[in-house]
Amino acid sequence: MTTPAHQPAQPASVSDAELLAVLRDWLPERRWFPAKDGDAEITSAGALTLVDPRGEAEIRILLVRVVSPTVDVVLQVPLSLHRGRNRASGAGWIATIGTPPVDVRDGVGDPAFLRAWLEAASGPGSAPADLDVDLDKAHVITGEQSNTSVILPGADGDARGGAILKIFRALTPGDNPDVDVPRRLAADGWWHVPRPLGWLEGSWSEDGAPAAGHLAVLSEFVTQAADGFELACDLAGRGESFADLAADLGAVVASMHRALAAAIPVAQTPADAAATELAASLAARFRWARGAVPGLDAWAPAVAARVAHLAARTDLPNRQRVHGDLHLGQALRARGEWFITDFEGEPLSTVADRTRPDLALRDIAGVLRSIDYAAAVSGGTPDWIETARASLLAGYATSSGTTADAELLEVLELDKALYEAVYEARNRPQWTHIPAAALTRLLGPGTA
Ligand SMILES: Nc1ncnc2c1ncn2[C@@H]1O[C@H](COP(=O)(O)OP(=O)(O)O)[C@@H](O)[C@H]1O
Ligand SMILES: O=P(O)(O)O[C@H]1O[C@H](CO)[C@@H](O[C@H]2O[C@H](CO)[C@@H](O)[C@H](O)[C@H]2O)[C@H](O)[C@H]1O
Repeated sequence: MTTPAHQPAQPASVSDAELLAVLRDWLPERRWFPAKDGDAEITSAGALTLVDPRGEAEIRILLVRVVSPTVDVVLQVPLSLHRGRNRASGAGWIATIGTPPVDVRDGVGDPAFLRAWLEAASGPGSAPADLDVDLDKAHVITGEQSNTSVILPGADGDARGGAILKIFRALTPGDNPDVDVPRRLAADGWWHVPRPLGWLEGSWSEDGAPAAGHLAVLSEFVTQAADGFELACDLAGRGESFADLAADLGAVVASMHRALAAAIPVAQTPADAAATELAASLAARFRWARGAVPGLDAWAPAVAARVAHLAARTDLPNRQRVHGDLHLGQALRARGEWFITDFEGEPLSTVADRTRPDLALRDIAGVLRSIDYAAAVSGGTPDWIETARASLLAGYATSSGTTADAELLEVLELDKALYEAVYEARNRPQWTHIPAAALTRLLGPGTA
């Protein structure tokens, strides 16, 4: 990490305590707020000020600690403070407070925030502030995201040459893998990842100890891209095959694993030790999920049997750096090619877990789960699922030269479905039936 390229906290026109007070009602309504399962305690973990070069607004980024029975995170909340506008309406308005009145707005879609961000950010060579983007046409992506992304269209009127700014909501100390990994892959010439064009770092306090990490990353925008999950849902809904796209994705994931192995070499552990660790991590995942979501107890004996069988294996493949949270929503289809985004890993896991060397097959298991989700959401038949799964695996096997180990694949799908049980309970309770069905398929009905 380098020194944060922004001004230190400055006296604001309204205090952080006043801002925090208005956020207490607003935050729980946000898609990315991770503590929807109970009362959360919201306190300040830090703040920073960015400078809008045009001086239209004061930009304040609050770093907010959220503690609930199941969550303890620091969230990033960029705000823009407009004096004297008093427009208590419109997209992004949160509150009007203070005397004279100050409009507190959600910063992310506000050109003043974006100007200030580009000014403060570091880049791989050219300065982010020199990018030819039209900030007045910037728009925030709405959808099923854990973070918040804003598209900055190219200044020529269409999106060519544009960029996308991803504001990390839950902060992690140290280099964020979503900055670090794409930088390394792009530098090594792997062109299936959008190139990072800029990033911003910040510091905050974690239980009184200083912490620092990436706050956001700006990447090349892949124009006219279709989101892989939407594509799969469309095809499943129309009863059309996803097989060719799945096979091609399998081949791209294999090439991603080659590129990751070359860009980020890792030390190997003996296969029996790796099996013990994998078994322990499955057991820990189940304990975690069981503690967070009611109704999983019945599967304890079945999970214990999987854990024991796995721990006894002595033939695990080598581990390497992986994507870590690969699903179809991270795969963009454009110009007849797949592009892979979002190397941040599982947002609910610790950064140590997200960056740990792992089985490459975990990423394939992630896409298999995603195929299952697409079918569940859009009425895909068992045949549709089976064909898509087989094609993904065939594409991966052909390109990697290795056939997926069936037991490992099933264990990794199980692990992911447990993660999803928690993710859905916290974020989309109406979708908890999707991982629950997968758990029943993988473990049987449960015997407690
Ligand atoms: N470089 C890019 N070009 C075009 N669209 C992108 C790019 N990166 C991300 N997206 C779109 O933005 C969405 C959110 O990005 P993602 O990194 O997955 O955020 P999150 O971690 O919040 O889910 C993706 O589903 C994709 O549709
Ligand atoms: O993309 P993120 O890094 O935010 O990942 C989180 O959110 C995903 C949902 O947006 C979630 O993915 C799950 O739902 C998807 C459909 O919306 C499905 O395709 C995935 O297979 C399923 O895991 C992901 O788990 C979570 O970490």
